[in-house]
This record gives sequence, structure tokens and C-alpha cells, in this order.
Amino acid sequence: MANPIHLEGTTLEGGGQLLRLATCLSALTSTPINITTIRGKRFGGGGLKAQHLTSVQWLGNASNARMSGVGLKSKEITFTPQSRIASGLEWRNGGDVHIKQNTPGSVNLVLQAVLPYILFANIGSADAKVKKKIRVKITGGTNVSNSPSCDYVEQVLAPMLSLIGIPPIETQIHSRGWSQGGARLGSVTYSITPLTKPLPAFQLFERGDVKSIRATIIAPKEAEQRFRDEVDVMFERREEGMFRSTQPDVQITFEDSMHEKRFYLLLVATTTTGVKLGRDWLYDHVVRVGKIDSIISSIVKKVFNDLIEELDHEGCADEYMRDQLVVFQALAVGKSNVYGGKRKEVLLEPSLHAKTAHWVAKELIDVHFDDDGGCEGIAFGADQDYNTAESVVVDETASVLKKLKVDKD
Ligand SMILES: Nc1ncnc2c1ncn2[C@@H]1O[C@H](COP(=O)(O)OP(=O)(O)OP(=O)(O)O)[C@@H](O)[C@H]1O
Repeated sequence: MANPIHLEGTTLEGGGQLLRLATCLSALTSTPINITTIRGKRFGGGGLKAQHLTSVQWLGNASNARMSGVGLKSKEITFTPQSRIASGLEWRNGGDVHIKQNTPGSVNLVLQAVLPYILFANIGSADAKVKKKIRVKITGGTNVSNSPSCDYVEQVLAPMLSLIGIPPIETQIHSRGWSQGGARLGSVTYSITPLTKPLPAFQLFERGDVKSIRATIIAPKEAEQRFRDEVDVMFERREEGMFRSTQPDVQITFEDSMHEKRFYLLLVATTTTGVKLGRDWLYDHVVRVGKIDSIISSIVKKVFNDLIEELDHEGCADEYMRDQLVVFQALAVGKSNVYGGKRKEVLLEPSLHAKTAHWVAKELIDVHFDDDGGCEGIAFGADQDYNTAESVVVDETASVLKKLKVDKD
């Protein structure tokens, strides 16, 4: 068995994303890893929180990994997968997976760790010829600060993944779980169709013009009218900056947050090329009685400003999407490009999260991201295993295989 690849957990962003991506790529490629000073740049000393532990254990189980040091608050783990996908997993061929957390750790950060694995792990196995949905139910927080909300996943992540060639992912929110207004558990089911063949390279070059914008407000019922009015006014005021060459098309939805301290706003712009850019804020400052109007104003102002900044750079992915696309670029067949946009004629730097994801991918699977947002992927799945499955796949796949083989040669 090869020596594990060592990853120092304080590198760049030095948070949980490094661990999630590393364990996911490790499980997929059966590469042993050792991570030290886990989440070493995080306040409170770092280590594994429940959300990270859940993801690592699930991936370890799925890839039959030998694990040491895997426990709450642990700062060092060694993760040694024994097979790409363990045999005998009930969900492997379509079915239900339930990933339970007892705290409102972000369900979507757990999803971030397991989604690429679920999508890619079965490519090349004889089972992969049948497209069957896997319903992944995750319990925890659906709306948690500093992580993608379920609304963002449904309205931005899933459509963007569809745009790059991933089969559509459906979202069913059973109940909301919050980090604000007192911790509360919720759950969501994502219906995921695993890839049956390698993911072709994708190109996100053309942002296009903004076609429509959707505002999702979740707040106490008594704040509905005030919130809607504030959003209306802001759309009127900022219309020109958002819809430059198209007729404004705006949709506003409201949901009762059922709690006086839970305020959330998400804005999602859809462009003429199908790109989605989103910005949101789950209000995380102190909520004082009598101050609701100013809270709503500050949420609306901030989220509109953030979205307009995203629109101004003309890139094809918002700041968060950019780091979440890294794993797909790294695993695709050929060179995928994600144009990140420009500010004052200068290419926009990837966020520290994105740079961290680039670094992890480089360390584990030796891919390189250039300054233009391009990366030659490793053609995950287009290998020996996949070729041996050729005889059982349908004609269309066989022709793709031949092409892949020519490209590779
Ligand atoms: N508002 C948001 N919308 C969409 N995605 C977000 C949002 N905020 C953060 N993210 C994404 O969530 C991930 C957060 O990674 P990070 O390492 O900070 O997470 P973490 O596990 O909570 O770690 P830590 O507790 O160590 O900060 C990144 O992929 C980031 O792009």
C-alpha cells in the first residue's frame, strides 16, 4: 500500500472544505491520505465538527476505508480506502440513503462531500448501465450561515450542474433546519442520478444577459409586507444595473420562517445562456424587538449589492459556485473552463476557498488550474475498469468510449 498523501489542514482557507474535497477524491481514486491540523485556521481550535465527521464516516463506509483518528474534535486523520465503491451497499444500484446528524450541521456541506462521490463512483462498473435514482435524505440544518442553503442548492447549484452535463438533481425539503433563532433540525431529500459514463469537459465562457431574477424571502409572517415592499423598491431602484438589455422579469416568493429571529433572502439571476448567479444572507446579527424594519433594510441592501457585484464582473459563476465546480472540472474528460469574470479589466481572482480546492485537487490527482479558470481533468472513469464494462453498455456509450479512447491516445 502506497504511503498516504499528507495534507496540512491550515493550508490557504484552512477550513472544512479542504477535508471534504480531500476525502471525496481519496474515496473515488482509492488514494490514502493523512490530514493534519484539521480546520486549523478556524476559531476555537479546529478539529472535526459533527458535520465533517458525518461526511468522513459516510465516505469511509462507502469506500471501505481504514480510518484512524476519526472522531469529534479530531485534528488528524488517516483515511485509506480499500475499494472505489464497497460491494453490498444497498443504495448502489438506486435506492435510499439516509445520512443523519443530531445537530443542525449544514446538510449541504455534507452534500458537498458526498455528491461527487455518488455521481462518479459507479462509472465503469457493470451496474452503471442502468440509470437509477438514488434518493439521499440528509438530516441537519437546511439554512445555516456560511454554507449553501437548500434554496441555493435548488436554485443555483443543481441548475448549474445540469448546465455542465450532470443529470438533473431534484430537491425535496421536508422541514427546515436552522442555525439561527435557536438550533433546529430539518431534513431534505436530493434525488441524484449517478453518471453512467465519464463527464465530458464543459465550457462556461458566455455569461449572457440577465433574463430574470427571483427573490426568495423567508421571514416571520408579520414581516412579509415590509420585506416585499423593500424588495420591490430595491428592484425599481437597481433595475438598470441588473437588466441591461432585457425587459425586467422579477419573481418574489415568501415563506413564513415561523420564528421571530429567522430572516433570509436569496436573489438568483438567470441569464440568457442559462447561467445562474446567486447571493443570499441568513441574518446572523442580534435581532432586537422594534428594529425589524432596519434589519430588513440591511438584508435587502446587502444582498442586492452582492448580487450586483456578481453581475458586474460578467463571469459565469458566482463566488461560491466557482469553488464548488472545481471537483467537476478536475474529474471531467478534457479541459473544462469556467470564466470567473473581470473587474477593472483584470481577471477576478478565485476566492480562497476556490484556491484551496485547486490545491487539494493538485495534491491528490495532479490537476492544474490556470489563471483563466481552465483545468484539464483526469477523465475519471475512462480507465481500465470502464473499458472492461464496455461489452455490457449500450451502443451510444460504446461509441463515446471509442471516442474517449482516441482522445486519450
Ligand atoms: N452563502 C453561501 N451560498 C452558497 N455557498 C456558500 C455560501 N457560504 C459558503 N458557501 C460554500 O460553503 C463552503 C464552506 O466551506 P468551509 O470550509 O468554510 O466550510 P465549513 O465546513 O463550515 O468549515 P469551517 O467550519 O471550517 O469554516 C464553500 O464551498 C463555500 O463556497
